[in-house]
Amino acid sequence: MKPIQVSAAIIRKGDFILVAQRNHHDDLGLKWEFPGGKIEANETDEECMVRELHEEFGIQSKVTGFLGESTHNYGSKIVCLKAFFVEHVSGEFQKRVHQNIKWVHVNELKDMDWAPADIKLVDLLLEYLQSSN
Ligand SMILES: Nc1nc2c([nH]c(=O)n2[C@H]2C[C@H](O)[C@@H](COP(=O)(O)OP(=O)(O)OP(=O)(O)O)O2)c(=O)[nH]1
Repeated sequence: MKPIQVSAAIIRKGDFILVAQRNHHDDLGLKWEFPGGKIEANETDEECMVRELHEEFGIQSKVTGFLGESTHNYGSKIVCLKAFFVEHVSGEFQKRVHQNIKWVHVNELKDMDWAPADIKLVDLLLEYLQSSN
């Protein structure tokens, strides 16, 4: 099975990170994720990131760095998630596709009911934040 390539955004405001809950209609419904989505043909990971955040929230953004990746086998699909640090450039966040979106304090990230592929990314993010303090 060929992994599905997905870009996921780490959007930070001080000690808070934007997290999104998948729509109850979708696969992995009600699980929390980092916003983003599947890379389309002829698109770079970064272009995908900016496009998805515009589609999902109506915001303009730019990729400022790469955190790391996590590959997870869900049985019916293998997802390869690449997590990027993203800066919010302009526009109010509108909840267009998610069940819910919220800013979560970094100390509370571990307590969210994450999509399984995200658990490794949360660990990487917490390690990164500890080492950059
Ligand atoms: N955007 C995003 N997707 C994630 C994360 N973790 C995770 O397992 N995924 C999975 C869910 C989906 O299978 C895929 C992203 O696809 P998508 O959000 O663009 O679209 P979708 O729900 O229609 O996906 P699918 O059911 O067709 O696989 O990656 C995450 O943190 N962010």
